[in-house]
This record gives sequence, C-alpha cells and structure tokens, in this order.
Amino acid sequence: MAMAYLPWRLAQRWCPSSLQVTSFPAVQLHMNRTAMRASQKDFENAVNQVKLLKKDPGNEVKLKLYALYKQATEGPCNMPKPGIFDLINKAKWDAWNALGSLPKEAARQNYVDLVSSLSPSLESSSQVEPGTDRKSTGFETLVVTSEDGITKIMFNRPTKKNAINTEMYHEIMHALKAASKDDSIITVLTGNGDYYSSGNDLTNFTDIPPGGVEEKAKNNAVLLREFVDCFIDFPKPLIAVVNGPAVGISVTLLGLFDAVYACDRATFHTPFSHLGQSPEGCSSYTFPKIMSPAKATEMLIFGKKLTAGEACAQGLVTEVFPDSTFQKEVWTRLKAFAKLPPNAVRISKEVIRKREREKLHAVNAEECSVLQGRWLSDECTNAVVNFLSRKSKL
Ligand SMILES: CCCCCCCCCCC/C=C/C(=O)SCCNC(=O)CCNC(=O)[C@H](O)C(C)(C)COP(=O)(O)OP(=O)(O)OC[C@H]1O[C@@H](n2cnc3c(N)ncnc32)[C@H](O)[C@@H]1OP(=O)(O)O
Repeated sequence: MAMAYLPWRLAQRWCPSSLQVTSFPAVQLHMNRTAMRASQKDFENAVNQVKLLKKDPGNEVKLKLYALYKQATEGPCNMPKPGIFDLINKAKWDAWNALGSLPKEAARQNYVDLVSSLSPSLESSSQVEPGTDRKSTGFETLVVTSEDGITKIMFNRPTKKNAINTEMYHEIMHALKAASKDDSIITVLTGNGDYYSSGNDLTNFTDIPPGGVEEKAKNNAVLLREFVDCFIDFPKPLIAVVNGPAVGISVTLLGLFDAVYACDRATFHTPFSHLGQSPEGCSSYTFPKIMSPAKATEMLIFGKKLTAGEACAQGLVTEVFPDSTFQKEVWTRLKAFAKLPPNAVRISKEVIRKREREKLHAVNAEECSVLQGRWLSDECTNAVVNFLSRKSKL
C-alpha cells in the first residue's frame, strides 16, 4: 500500500542494482511480440536504458521491473517472505513471487518489452514526442494514444461516420490486446467527428470472395465472434465516451463496457430487423438484464432509437453531459479514475466479470451463428442493397 506513494528517489534506493522492474501475473505481462526473443544484449541495454529514464514511471511499473529483473537473472522467487510490516520488501517479494515459474527467457523479453514501452528510443513501433502523449502509429482506422494512465482508442473514419469496416474490426482487436498489456489503468473508446460510430460498414457485404457468400458469411461470423470475445475478456475497466450518435454493433457492445458516458447529442439505435439482421455483441443477454426484457425488445426487435437521456434512464448509459462541456467534464473524471491503485481496479473488474464470462461467450457464439444465417437471407441482402443504392437510410 504505502509503496504506491513512495517518491521516485526513495523508491530507487530499495530497488537492487539501480532500477529493475517488471511484470505481474504472467497473464498481464506476457509477451507483446511472441515471435521475438530478447537477447542477453537487448536485456542489458534495457537495464541501462532504465537508468536514463527522465520521468518517474511510477511505483507500479518499478515493481514490475524489479520482479522481471529478478526473474530474468535469478529465476523464480527464492527469498523468504518478508514480514507484513516490512511493507516495501513485501511488495517487492509479492511482485516477484507473482511471476511463478515464468521462464527466465520470457521474463527477459517482458522486461525488454516493458522498458521499450517506457522509452521511445528502444521501440520503433511507438512514437513518443517529448511533452506529448504516446501515440500509436500503424493504424489506418484508429488513433490510439496512451497518457495519464488512460489508453484511448478513437475510431477515425469521421467522413464515414466511423462505420466499422473489416480493417477497423482487426485494428480494434489489435488495439485492445495491446491495451490489455500496457501500463494504463483504464481504456477508453470514443469516436472522431460528429458520430461515435454508425456500426458495421455496410460495404463489408459487397466484397464476395471466390468461395461465394456462404464462405464470406462463415468467415465473418468467425471474425465477429473473435471481435466480441475481445470485449468480453478485456481485463481492465473499459469506458465508452459516446461523443455522438451510435448505431448497431457500436451500441450493442456498450452492454459489455464498465461505464458509458454520453453527450446529450448522442442517440442509440439498433435497427437490426430493418436490416434483416439479429442482435449481436451479447446484447440479446445484456440488454434485457440492463433495461428489462420489454425495453430491450423495443430497441433490439423494433429498432426504437433512444436519446441519451432515455438510454441513461434505462441503465445503458452511466451519465449524460451537455455537449458543450462533455469532453472537459468526462476527461477530468477519467483522469481521476486512472489514479486509483491499479491492482485493486483490475482485481475488482475480474471479480465482477468472472461470474458472467462463460455465459457471455456462449451467448456470443450463438448470436454469431444466427447472424451467419441472417446474412444470407433476402431480407438482409435487400436492406444492404437499398442502403448502398441510397434508397434507404436509417
Ligand atoms: C456476407 C456477410 C458479411 C458480413 C460482415 C459483417 C461483419 C460483422 C457484422 C456485425 C453486425 C453489425 C451490425 C450493425 O452494426 S447494424 C448497423 C449498420 N449501420 C447502418 O445501417 C447505418 C447506415 N448509415 C446510415 O443510415 C446513415 O449513413 C447515417 C444515419 C448513419 C448517417 O446519415 P447522414 O445523412 O448524416 O450521413 P451520410 O449517410 O451521408 O454518411 C456519410 C458517409 O458515410 C457513409 N456511411 C455512414 N454509415 C455507414 C455504414 N454503416 N456503412 C457504410 N457507409 C456508411 C455514407 O455512405 C456516406 O458515405 P459517402 O459520403 O461516400 O456517400
């Protein structure tokens, strides 16, 4: 406990051989780049790099570095457990012991990965400009940034109302997997421009592979299931900052978020029947639980569009803010959340989610299987053709 608030200089003193750190449970820390193996030289460079860090990475990270260093150099924790009043050494022992039997090679790699994420010069795929937040590169459809303990994943196809094309599905999965392993405390999804997201990009239906529509529908059912699984299994608090209207899958997924903040301009619309489709994102299970079966029916079957205020009254939205102050108010709040003790936050999320995880996976599998059939129906085909030929809009 006291550890978490130790000043940087003081913390350095109790870290053996300058500053070594690392990971927590193997789940959290495991390799970013599984195919790669850090050499002894990479590891030594990373150890030296840590000494050059200009900014205090925080005690949580330092503990991780300590544990990974010990694991990489000495193997599994071999020290007697310190007494409960020896707070600092106990925290270090806990961090090291939590790595269990993680192989030295994996610990070395995790150490190098962690240092890379703190130090721009070691990581070619992440760009850190002095004085600004860390901004990911390599995404075509998203802007991903990490700052103040918050990883922000922003849909970035504003001219298409942030419709989710196949590339974006893949990039969101990639960004979520990276966020689950980075040092942020919470992860936020939001949209660039006037929409949060207009849901599935309807042009996803037009590119038919040589195997025909059946094969396309099958592949997309697999993709969708994998995509929704990433939300079910996400280990940190996931927060939606709904900056404007939301449609389809961008609405249904909200039932898997831990908090949803919306501006008063936002609307929530799931016109599945109009599109000849059926609910996904586990909404056939989460929505009736959140808002009562009858209210869920109005949305998911009859396509009733809710205002932000209505969605809040029905429990889908946590709180609504005036558009004029939305960003300022919400981000102030999120920054305060991100200062909470990381382990407590993560553990609480796990306690809440674990009761439902198995059920959610089963619901997801079933919804995707039903949708696979729907995508091959005339009702769905006609709706998509109508939209693409501009005969209909929501
Ligand atoms: C064989 C099987 C393949 C299946 C692949 C599926 C993979 C997983 C599927 C998961 C299931 C998900 C379901 C859903 O999300 S259902 C909801 C789908 N969304 C919609 O139906 C919304 C359609 N869009 C609209 O009705 C309007 O665009 C909207 C009301 C959102 C905004 O209207 P407005 O007049 O303000 O703006 P424009 O229409 O001019 O839009 C600007 C440009 O953006 C394009 N746009 C917007 N939304 C979409 C979209 N969802 N898909 C594709 N394109 C979209 C629009 O066409 C405009 O483009 P242009 O400027 O180029 O004309």
